[in-house]
Amino acid sequence: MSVTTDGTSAVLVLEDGTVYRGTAYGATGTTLGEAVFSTAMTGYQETLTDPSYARQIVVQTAPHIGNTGVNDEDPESRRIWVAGYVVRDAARRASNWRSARSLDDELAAQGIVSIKDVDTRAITRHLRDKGAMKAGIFSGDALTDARGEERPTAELVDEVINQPGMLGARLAEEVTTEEAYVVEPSDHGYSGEPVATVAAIDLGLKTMTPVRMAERGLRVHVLPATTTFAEIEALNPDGVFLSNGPGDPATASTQIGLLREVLDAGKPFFGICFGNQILGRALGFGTYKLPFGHRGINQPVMDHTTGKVEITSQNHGFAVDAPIGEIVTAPESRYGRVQVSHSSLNDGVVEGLRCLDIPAFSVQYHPEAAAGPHDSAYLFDRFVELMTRDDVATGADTLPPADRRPSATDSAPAPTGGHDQHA
Ligand SMILES: NC(=O)CC[C@H](N)C(=O)O
Repeated sequence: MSVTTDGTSAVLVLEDGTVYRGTAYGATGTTLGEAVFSTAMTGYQETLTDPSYARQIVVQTAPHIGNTGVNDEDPESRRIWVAGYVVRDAARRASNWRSARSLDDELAAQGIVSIKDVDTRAITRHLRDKGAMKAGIFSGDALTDARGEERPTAELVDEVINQPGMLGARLAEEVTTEEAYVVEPSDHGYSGEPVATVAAIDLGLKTMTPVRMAERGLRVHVLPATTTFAEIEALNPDGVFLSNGPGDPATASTQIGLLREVLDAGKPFFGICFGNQILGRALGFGTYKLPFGHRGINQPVMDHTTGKVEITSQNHGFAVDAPIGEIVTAPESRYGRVQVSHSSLNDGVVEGLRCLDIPAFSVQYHPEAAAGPHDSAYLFDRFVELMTRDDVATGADTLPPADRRPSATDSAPAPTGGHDQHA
């Protein structure tokens, strides 16, 4: 390995031994995580502060990062969660009327070890071909041993390999809010009495999600990841929501159990991302790890209930294993019929679920769109509709009538024994 010893060198090391040399950015030292890439062209502040990125080293395919600096309005949570940040060309100057400080300074202040001046296109192609993998960024003192000698690459690779992987990682409890709090409609431009109350379980919630609900008149109780069903019932909410969040959905047994209690009680339910995976597992489907996942704000999705395409904001490395297009009986058959309502137009991965016999639906992507296009905002309206319609308890098709395609349900085959390929 050839590095300069003036303190500006940094290396990105992948578990397969690939090494990319660049310049230290943000904090210096060592960081370990899963290397993933995001194709978002904008919204780096929202990416960095999305708790779903906990323990991940994010490679940004957009070549120029940091040009609008950092402001105090756009963070999607209380801190930066990415384990490390990889950019090609870091802006030398921040230029925006809202900018309060530079991204370099912010990464340093929050202790995020990062690297710049690397070929992010080459790294992305590598991760796309070989899959997301364990990685580390090393800079400053981390590049030399106690005698000031350069550390051999093999030693850095060993350190990378010896970290825990994302498969089996249980992280939601690490990022959730400690205290419950309420997001009020009146604080977000909605005048009048709240139309319904939501219990939103924070598994890594992004700020804009409850805001999008409050804008529609929903009073949102944001609750910690370990909230019990009895604690939810004490609030007497009209609906329950499970947020996005980091880690492997196979580890979310607490929340899967909680959601089953919610569904058994007939409470309307909406889930986003991790919440979609948890609904999938509660219904009895499996989940599996994608080779490199979907991350970015330009991900095309088909809504099979309307035939419309939407461009979505995504950040997921796992997916639900369920058959696309058919209406099947949930493997947990007490929940009745379920359909994959949305799928990815890039690779056919499940992007949404809707139950036909209980009031529950979810999507794998981010309709709060922070950052991202607003095509999917209708999903929050569906949630309002689901909680406020008169026949919610009857177990009728959970889609609002206007969105119903008669043929989708009327010609449905008789429920079969369900899906038999759980992961
Ligand atoms: N944004 C999310 O909720 C991600 C969910 C899950 N951690 C995944 O990677 O698939």
